[in-house]
Amino acid sequence: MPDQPVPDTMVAMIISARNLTMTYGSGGIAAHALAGVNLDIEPGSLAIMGPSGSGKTTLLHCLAGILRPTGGSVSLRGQQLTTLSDRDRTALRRRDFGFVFQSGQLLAELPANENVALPLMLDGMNHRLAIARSDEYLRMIGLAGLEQRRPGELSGGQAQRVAIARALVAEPAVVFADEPTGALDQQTGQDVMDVLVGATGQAGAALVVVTHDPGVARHCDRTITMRDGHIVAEHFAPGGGHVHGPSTSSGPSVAGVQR
Ligand SMILES: Nc1ncnc2c1ncn2[C@@H]1O[C@H](COP(=O)(O)OP(=O)(O)OP(=O)(O)O)[C@@H](O)[C@H]1O
Repeated sequence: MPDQPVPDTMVAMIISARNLTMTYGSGGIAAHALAGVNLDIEPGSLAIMGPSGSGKTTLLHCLAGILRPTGGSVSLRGQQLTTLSDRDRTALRRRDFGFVFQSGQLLAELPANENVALPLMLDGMNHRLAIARSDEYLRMIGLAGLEQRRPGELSGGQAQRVAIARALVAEPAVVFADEPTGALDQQTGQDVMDVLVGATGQAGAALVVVTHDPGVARHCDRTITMRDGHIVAEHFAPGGGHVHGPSTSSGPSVAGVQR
């Protein structure tokens, strides 16, 4: 049940958060954004819902090592994130996590494939290989022919697909998405969620999505609801939702394209 301690022995657990607290400010202006959260992230997709100010983004940022919580612990496959130095946490984030935000995350002056290639090049891959791999991911995600377009020359939905390809290209363990469809119309948002859930599943990555939209949460295997810094409800999609096993190939094959 919500906020109850969960044994550390669960199979296939990727991230484990225990008694997570996050307080912004102090004294009379302290905001207790997280008030003791226990959560395990397993393969598959998780939606985090709840009213504005309930702590969704703070939870996502603590799970992803962007914020250091004021109390409790977060571990990735048994490795504590909360005690790592900022530098090591940044390295781990780059290696193990992908991110998709609402909008504005692509570099406007770079073509789509260079945007996708950035995480690979930051990791030391040479430009030619990184671009070849990025082109492959863009094709996989339905953007063949648009590799050279700059973000300003793409629709909102196409730009989000580029962001999804960039989040996945370095084969992360977890993709974190904060309101990934928030800037899109409903149909485009549904299409983007199909791609996001399908591509992360085929890549064998877990997906964590913060959303206000029940239509977005419906794409996920599991939904938790937050209120006042606590998890107050948990819901599993009927029939186990869209859980995908790890890919047996060396990469995902969305839209019929095999790596
Ligand atoms: N940098 C900050 N400094 C001070 N308080 C903050 C900060 N960030 C968030 N808060 C407070 O922490 C609480 C949780 O915020 P958070 O952004 O996690 O909520 P949320 O559920 O994601 O909200 P929304 O749906 O509006 O994005 C809120 O009371 C918010 O005002």
